[in-house]
Amino acid sequence: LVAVASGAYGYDAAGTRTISRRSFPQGFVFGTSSSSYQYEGGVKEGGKGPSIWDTFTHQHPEKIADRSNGDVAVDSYHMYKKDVELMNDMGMDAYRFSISWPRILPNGSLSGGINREGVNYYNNLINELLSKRVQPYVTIFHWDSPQALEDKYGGFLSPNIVNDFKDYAEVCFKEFGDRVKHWITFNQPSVFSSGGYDTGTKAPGRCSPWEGKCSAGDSAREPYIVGHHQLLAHAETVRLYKEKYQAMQNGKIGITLVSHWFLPFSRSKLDATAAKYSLDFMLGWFMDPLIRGEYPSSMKGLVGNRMPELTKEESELVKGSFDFIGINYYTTNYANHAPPSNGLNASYSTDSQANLTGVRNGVPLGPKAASPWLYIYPQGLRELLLYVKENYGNPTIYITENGVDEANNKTMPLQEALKDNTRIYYYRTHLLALLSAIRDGANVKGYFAWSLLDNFEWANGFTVRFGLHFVDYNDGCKRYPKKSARWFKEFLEKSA
Ligand SMILES: OC[C@@H]1[C@@H](O)[C@H](O)[C@@H](O)c2nnnn21
Repeated sequence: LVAVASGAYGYDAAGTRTISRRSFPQGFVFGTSSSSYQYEGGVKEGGKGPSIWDTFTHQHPEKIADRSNGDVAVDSYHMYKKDVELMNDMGMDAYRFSISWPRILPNGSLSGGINREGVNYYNNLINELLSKRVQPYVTIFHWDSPQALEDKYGGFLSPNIVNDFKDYAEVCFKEFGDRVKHWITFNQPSVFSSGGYDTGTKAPGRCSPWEGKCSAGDSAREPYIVGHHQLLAHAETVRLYKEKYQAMQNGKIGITLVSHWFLPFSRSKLDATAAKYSLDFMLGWFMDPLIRGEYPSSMKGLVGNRMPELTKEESELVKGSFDFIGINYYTTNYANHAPPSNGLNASYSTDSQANLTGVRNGVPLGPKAASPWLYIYPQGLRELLLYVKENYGNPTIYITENGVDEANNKTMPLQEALKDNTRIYYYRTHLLALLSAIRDGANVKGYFAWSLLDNFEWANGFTVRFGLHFVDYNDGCKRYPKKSARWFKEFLEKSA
C-alpha cells in the first residue's frame, strides 16, 4: 500500500495514475526550452545587430496580436541567472536555448566581424548553467536571422546563406563547443519556411498577394526554396562539425522538426490520404531527406516542378546528417481532402490538398488551449513517435518542445493566474503518452517542456502564456512559479 501510495507503480492511493522521473529509463533527460528572440530582449545591447524579427515587428506591428515585439521580451539578457536558478529549483537536467546569429555576427557574415560582447553573453549563460549542473542544448537558428543578410542577398532565399550559416555555426563550435555537447542546427525549418514565405505571418513576412498582406513574395515557390537552403545549410554544418570538431569536442548534433499527428476526418480513402499527405508536408518534408536522401514522393508529385531537386551529391550529404532528431509535438488535427485550388493560386498550405481542423461534427479532439491551433490530444504524441519508429528506422529522438498555453488575462489576480491546472493535466498526460511509446520501443532520450517562462509568442505577442513560470510584464518581468512548476519539481524529485 505504501509503494502504491508513493506512486511507485504508477498509481497513487486514490488510484489516480501518477508518473515521476523514476518511471523513465535511467539517464533520461528532462529540461525546458526557449529561444533568443522570445526571451532575451537587449535588442540593441551588447553590440547585437538587427534580426529579421526586429525588422518585422517594428515595420509590421499590425501582424502581432498586441502590436508588441521582442525588444525587451522577458529580459533574459539581464535575468539569465534568475532563469537558471528557476531551472535548478525544479531539478531540471538541461536547458535548450538558441543563439541569436546577429548577436554573434552583427553583419551576418564572418567577414563583418565577431561581436565579442555577444560571445561573452552566451559564455556567461553556459557557465551559469554548468555551475548548477544544467546541461546546455543549443539551437543555432531559431528564426532570428541577420537583417544584414536579408538586405545583402535575400537571406534564406539565396544559396549564399549556406556558407554564411556554416561560418556562423563554426564560430559557435569554436567559442562554446568545449562545454556544449548537444547542438541543434535549425528549429522547425518547415515553420520558418511556411510562416515567413507562404502565409507571411512570421518574419520576413513574404507571401503572394492573394495569400496575405505582404509587400512581396511567392507562396507557391519561396517556401520550398527556403526549406531547401535550410536543409543544405544544416547538412553542410553537420559535415563541418563531424569532420573538424566532433572527435575533439565529443558532442552530438541534430536538427529539430515539428509535427502534429493527423487523423482522417472520415473513413473515406480520400481523407486517409489527406492525413498522410499532411504528415508528409509537415514532417516528411525534412525527415525523408534526412533518412532517405529524398523529398517525399507525395510532395514531388503534388508540388511538381516547384519542388527543388536534391542532386546526387546533395542527397548523399543530407542523408544521415544527424546524431539525433528533435521533435516538437503540441497537438493533433483532423485532415479532410481538399481538392487542389486552381493552379494559379498554389501554395505550400494548399499543395497537400488537406483541410486541417481540431473539431469534427462539433466535437473537439480535446480541450482547446489559448492558441486556436492547439487542442490537447496526448495520444497524438504516442502515435507520432511510433510512426517515426516504424517509418524512419527508429532514430534517436529528443522531444525538444511540448507545451500548452492559456490566455494572458490582464484582470486576473496573480494568485489565480498561477493556478494552471490545465498545464499540469497537459504535462501529466503527455508524459504518460511518451512513456507508453518508449515502452513500445520508441528511441526517445529526453524531453523538454515549452517553456520555462511565459514569453513573446510570435504573432500572438504576449497575449498567450506558455510558461511554467508567470512573467509579470508590468513589474520588470518578475518571475513567479506557477502550480505546474511545483508539479514538475515533485515529478523530478531525484531522491523520490
Ligand atoms: O507556439 C509555441 C512554440 C513557439 O513559441 C516556439 O518558438 C516554436 O518552436 C514552436 N513550434 N510549435 N510551437 N512552438
